[in-house]
Amino acid sequence: MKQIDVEYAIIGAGTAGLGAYSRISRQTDSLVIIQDGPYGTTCARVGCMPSKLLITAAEYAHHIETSSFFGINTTGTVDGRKVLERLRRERDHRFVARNLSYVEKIPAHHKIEGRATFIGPGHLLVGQDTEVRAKKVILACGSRPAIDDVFQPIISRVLTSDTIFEITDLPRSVAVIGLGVIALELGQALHRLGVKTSLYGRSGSIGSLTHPVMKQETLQIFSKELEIYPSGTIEKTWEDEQGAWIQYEQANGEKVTKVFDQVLVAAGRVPNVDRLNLQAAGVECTLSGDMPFDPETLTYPGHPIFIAGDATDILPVWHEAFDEGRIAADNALNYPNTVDSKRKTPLMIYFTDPQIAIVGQTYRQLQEQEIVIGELTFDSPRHIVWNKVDGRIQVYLDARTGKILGAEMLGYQAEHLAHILALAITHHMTADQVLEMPIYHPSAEELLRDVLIDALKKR
Ligand SMILES: Cc1cc2nc3c(=O)[nH]c(=O)nc-3n(C[C@H](O)[C@H](O)[C@H](O)COP(=O)(O)OP(=O)(O)OC[C@H]3O[C@@H](n4cnc5c(N)ncnc54)[C@H](O)[C@@H]3O)c2cc1C
Ligand SMILES: NC(=O)c1ccc[n+]([C@@H]2O[C@H](COP(=O)([O-])OP(=O)(O)OC[C@H]3O[C@@H](n4cnc5c(N)ncnc54)[C@H](O)[C@@H]3O)[C@@H](O)[C@H]2O)c1
Repeated sequence: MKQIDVEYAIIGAGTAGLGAYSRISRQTDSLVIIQDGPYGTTCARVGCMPSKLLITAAEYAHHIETSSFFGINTTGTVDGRKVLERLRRERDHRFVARNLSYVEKIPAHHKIEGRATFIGPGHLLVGQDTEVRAKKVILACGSRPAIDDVFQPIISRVLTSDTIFEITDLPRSVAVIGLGVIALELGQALHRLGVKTSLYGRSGSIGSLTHPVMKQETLQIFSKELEIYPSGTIEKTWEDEQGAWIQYEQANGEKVTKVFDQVLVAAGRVPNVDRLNLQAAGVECTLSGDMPFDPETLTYPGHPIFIAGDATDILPVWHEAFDEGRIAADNALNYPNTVDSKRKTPLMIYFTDPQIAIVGQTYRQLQEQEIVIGELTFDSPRHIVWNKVDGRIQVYLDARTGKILGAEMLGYQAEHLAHILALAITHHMTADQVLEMPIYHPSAEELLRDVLIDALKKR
């Protein structure tokens, strides 16, 4: 058994773990970063980047499909193999390669490969043949797709975000399980690339907007394009020579039974913390089985153990993983003098068409407070020019001060308005202050101006 003694051990070389590594390695040589599975990060290999590469190919296909509206008659066919080849080429040569070149620069004595589990406080077993003793441990072990047992009979036809980007050709048909961000982004992209796609939800809720009108409009708009069963239960699955069968009972009791080439399970992710045997480190479970950490310091109270990235399940998106890696590292470096982290304004964007975006506090978080809601449909002159008028924007102001607290939106390229609002919220700006900036005509930002004016009128 190889024995390694260090001050710091980081479990996971994803975005959060590498962020923590870059911080700690500037202070000390006494650290290791332990990685199970391929380097390259979830984001670059199987997450943000390949999904956006697929979505962009789908956008091109969709432009061809809808170009006759503009008087342009064109036809085209989708070459699934080429779509996927280009996706992997761009992903591997640009995004993964960039990450691997960073990992290559990490000195060999800092890198350990294998799955880490706790065998005692500050004591890790990595694979079968390495033991690491570390005074402080950062859990940056990410998450994995959740796959319900109901899919076991068709498991050979099940895809997740971990495997879908490796297929060599597009399937003829796919069932997408879930109505969250992965299901909507990938489900819509596959549909636009010509795959016969059906989406199955559970609770009737789609996406993560929280205002009832926004939720209803999301379902309405996506249902115009996609076959969506929003609420029900997958009762059983089986496989025969025709493919993977799904029997689904809708909330109204009606059953839908269909057969698909493949089934993409996008029904949430499970933090990998459950595989670390944290009990051996002395961390106690609550009655409900949780092992709570302090979300402000990302520390397990009473233990020199820190957590960052998707492992926390707080807001599992890339920029949060990046920030949390640094926060956990700073607190590990200063332990036991941990500091509350300054967190950024929450921001979440779905790269669908129309996009879904949430910035700052949601309606659900604010509904008990005195707020005014500026609200408009997503049809500024610029959106009319684009022929992209579906959707709605709501901006929430503090009724007393006029400060912008949050916004929910559903609309074409909403990402840009969401970023402007994130800046305004970060700097505690009022609607009046934002309206001091120039807004060009005809730009999508006119919608932001008009929705803020609407909110001010209602104040
Ligand atoms: C399909 C998809 C699309 C996404 N799109 C976006 C997007 O557009 N924008 C956005 O902001 N976010 C997006 N995300 C989320 C984003 O990818 C994640 O938030 C981010 O990558 C998390 O980084 P991380 O470091 O926490 O985890 P990871 O990058 O997953 O790193 C964790 C690493 O730890 C390793 N590990 C786990 N357990 C152990 C162990 N016991 N021992 C050693 N190593 C271990 C894992 O193998 C993994 O390599 C997407 C995610 C998915 C799945
Ligand atoms: N654009 C982005 O930033 C982006 C893109 C992709 C993924 N991500 C990250 O990845 C995480 C995971 O994404 P996700 O889409 O898997 O999770 P999610 O939590 O967004 O959605 C999961 C969905 O699956 C549904 N569901 C759960 N069990 C089900 C079942 N048995 N049958 C039918 N539906 C079921 C849920 O109701 C929910 O709609 C997200 O939280 C997000 O942070 C981010």
